[in-house]
Amino acid sequence: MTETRTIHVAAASASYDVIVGPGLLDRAGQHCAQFLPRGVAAIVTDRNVAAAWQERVSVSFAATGIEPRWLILDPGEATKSWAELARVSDWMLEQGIERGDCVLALGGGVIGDLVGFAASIHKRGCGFIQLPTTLLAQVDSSVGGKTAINVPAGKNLVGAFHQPSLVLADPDALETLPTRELRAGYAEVIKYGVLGDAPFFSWCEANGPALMAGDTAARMHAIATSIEAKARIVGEDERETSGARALLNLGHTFGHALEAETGFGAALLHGEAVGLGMVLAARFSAAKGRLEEAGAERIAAALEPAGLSTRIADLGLSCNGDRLVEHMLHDKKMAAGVLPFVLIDRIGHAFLARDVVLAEVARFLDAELRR
Ligand SMILES: NC(=O)c1ccc[n+]([C@@H]2O[C@H](COP(=O)([O-])OP(=O)(O)OC[C@H]3O[C@@H](n4cnc5c(N)ncnc54)[C@H](O)[C@@H]3O)[C@@H](O)[C@H]2O)c1
Ligand SMILES: O=C(O)C(=O)C[C@@H](O)[C@H](O)[C@H](O)COP(=O)(O)O
Ligand SMILES: [Zn+2]
Repeated sequence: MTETRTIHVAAASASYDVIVGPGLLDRAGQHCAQFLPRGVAAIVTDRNVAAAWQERVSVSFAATGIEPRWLILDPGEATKSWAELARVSDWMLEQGIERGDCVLALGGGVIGDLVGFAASIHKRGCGFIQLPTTLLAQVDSSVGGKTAINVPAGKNLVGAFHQPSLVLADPDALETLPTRELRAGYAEVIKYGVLGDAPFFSWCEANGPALMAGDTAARMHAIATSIEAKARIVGEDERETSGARALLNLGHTFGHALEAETGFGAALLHGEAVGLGMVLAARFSAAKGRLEEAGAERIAAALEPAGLSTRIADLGLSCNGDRLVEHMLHDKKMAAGVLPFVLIDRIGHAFLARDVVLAEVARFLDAELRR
């Protein structure tokens, strides 16, 4: 049996464990019991996850004498909204969740971001536990405490930093995940290699196919390595103030603009947007003479076998570069009117560039839209 790995996250506001290992969802009751003093597990999930996992997770809580109660939401990015936040918040009040309790988020990044935000405002803050069921949530969104909803002005623009009390990442959950979602999550895995770990990038080039095919050891390695990297960065810069955490945003300034332009939905998943955005950040780095072109194309080549698109022309957008840059003006990294870009000077090293001229970005994007 593959061993369980525990990674400790020591953020300024809170510290907690991320436990990674197969079978964890079947033992969730055991691991969560100490965080549920009333003997009740208030679990929020979405319909797809409930269809695959509600019964097993219920059994696991019942076996430890904990009563599971469920709120089941619609799946998809549109659920990260004011309306669904109100629904979760009202339900948590109905359940009598106290400040010392935890609410549980069983699902992908959508459920994790939404429920984490609801926990951050429930009675001015209660605990929450992340039970991530997508690759993306296991390697990224369940850890680090960024919680948010989307609003018409843009992605994740209303939210809070609120750390979970525990994260259980069970690679078995990925067995029921649709292939397209697995691929999208893989973009955030490769991101860690590109931004700070060249050997891990090479490992992804060699082992990506095994990971995608379901090899548990490969999945464990990818999840644990990603979480270790994220834990290190969040430990150094929880609230994205020093510049260290902003590097985790590699590909997101371009990616969020593409998500906004495609309407935050199934047309372009977050992970797909990040894959495209990372290639754009790399090609822009090359255009500015900071990265060899071969480096940018190596990043694209690492994403393509996972079925991820690396050309924005494939999206068939009717907009121009200026329009995408307009979306970028809502980016939360903006400070004193300057939008820093996460660029790359070699695979394994990203940096923040504060001297990027937006007209230059728009021209670059015009060319990419025709590429
Ligand atoms: N907070 C952060 O640090 C952070 C980091 C990265 C991404 N995010 C956010 O995460 C969101 C994307 O998350 P996601 O990619 O996990 O998408 P998601 O939560 O929409 O889940 C993807 C789809 O897979 C289904 N699903 C989930 N787990 C399943 C399983 N085990 N079996 C069957 N179906 C399953 C869901 O119902 C959904 O349809 C975006 O909103 C993004 O902004 C946040
Ligand atoms: O944890 C972080 O920090 C990240 O940037 C991780 C990203 O993958 C994630 O998509 C995050 O939600 C983006 O943050 P935002 O601040 O740009 O909304
Ligand atoms: Zn992301």
